[in-house]
Amino acid sequence: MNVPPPLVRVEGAALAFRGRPALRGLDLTVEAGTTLALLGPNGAGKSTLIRLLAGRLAPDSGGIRVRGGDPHGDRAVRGHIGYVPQEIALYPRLSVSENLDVFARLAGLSRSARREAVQSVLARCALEAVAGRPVATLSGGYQRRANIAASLLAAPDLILLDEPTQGVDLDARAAIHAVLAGLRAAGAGVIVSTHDFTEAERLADRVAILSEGRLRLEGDLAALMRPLAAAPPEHEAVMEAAPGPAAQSALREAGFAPEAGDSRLWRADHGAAGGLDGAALLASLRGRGVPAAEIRVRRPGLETLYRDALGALEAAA
Ligand SMILES: Nc1ncnc2c1ncn2[C@@H]1O[C@H](COP(=O)(O)OP(=O)(O)OP(=O)(O)O)[C@@H](O)[C@H]1O
Repeated sequence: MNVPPPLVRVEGAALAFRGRPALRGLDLTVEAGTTLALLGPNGAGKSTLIRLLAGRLAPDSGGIRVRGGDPHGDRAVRGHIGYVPQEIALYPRLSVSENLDVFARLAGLSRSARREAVQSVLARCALEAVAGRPVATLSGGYQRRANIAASLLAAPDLILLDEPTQGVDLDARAAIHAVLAGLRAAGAGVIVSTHDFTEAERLADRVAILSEGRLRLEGDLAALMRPLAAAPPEHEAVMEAAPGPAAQSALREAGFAPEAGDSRLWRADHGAAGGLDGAALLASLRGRGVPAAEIRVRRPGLETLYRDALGALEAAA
C-alpha cells in the first residue's frame, strides 16, 4: 500500500542571501491537519522558511516538498498552498470583494466558482460587513483578514502565515485567531510564524523554534508543555533603578538572572529560591537592599521552553 507523503517535508534545506546563510540545513515534517507555530528571534529564518514552502524561493541545497511536490518548480503544487505575507498584498482602491475576485481569477477559478469562493472566504473571515469598502479605508485588522481571505480562495490544504497578528489591536487579533481556529477545525495544515507565545499556545498543535537558520526544538505542544505543569512558577523582578553590586549578588543568590538589554528586569525562570509568594519575595529582596518595585509570578509555559532552547545555545557558545 502506498503511504501518502506528509503535507510538508523539508530535508536539509539551506539558503544564503549574498553569501550570508539564512537557513543552514533544516529538517521538518508537518502532517496534514496540523497547526505549527514557528517561533524564533528576528532573523532566525522563519520568513525564509515560509517563502521556501510557498515556492517563492528555491533552496540552495536540500529539498522542500509539499504533498510530495516541489512548490517552487510546480505551479500545480502552489495551487494547494495559501500564502499570507507580512505586508498587505491587496489593491488599496478596490473593495474587498473586488480584490478577492481578482485573486480568484488569478487562481484560475471559473466565474461561478469565483462567486462562490468569494462568498465563502468573506464568511469564513467575517468580512461580509466590509465587503464593499475599498481596502485603503479599512483598519489594519480588517486589511489583514482580507489578506488572509485572499489566500483561501482556492481552498488550499496548506496555509502559510507570516506574523499575521503583528501590530493589530486585541479585537483584531481575536478575529484573526478565530479565522485560524476555523482553518484548523476544517482540517487544513497551517504554519504560522509569530513572536507571541500566548498566540502560539492558543493556536498550535506543534511548535518549531528556530534560531540562526537552524531548528532548535520541534514537537507536539501538549507533550512539550506537560513536564512544565509540575515546575515551579517563574518570577520576574522589576527594579526601580539599576541594582548595585550588593543588590545584584542578592538577586543572583535568590535565583535571578538579568534580562539581556534591560538592567531593570531580572528573571528567575525556574522559580526563585526560598519558595516564597510574590509579596514575601518582594519584602525579602527589599530587606536585602534590592531596589525591587514589583514581582511578577507566572506559570511556566511556552516562553520557558523557548528561553531554555535558546539559553542552552548561549550557554554552549
Ligand atoms: N531578500 C533578502 N535579501 C537578503 N537577506 C535576506 C533576505 N530575506 C532575509 N534575509 C536575511 O536572512 C536572515 C533570515 O531572515 P528572515 O526574514 O527569514 O528571519 P525571520 O525569522 O523571519 O525574522 P523576523 O522575525 O524579523 O521576521 C536574516 O539575516 C535576514 O536579514
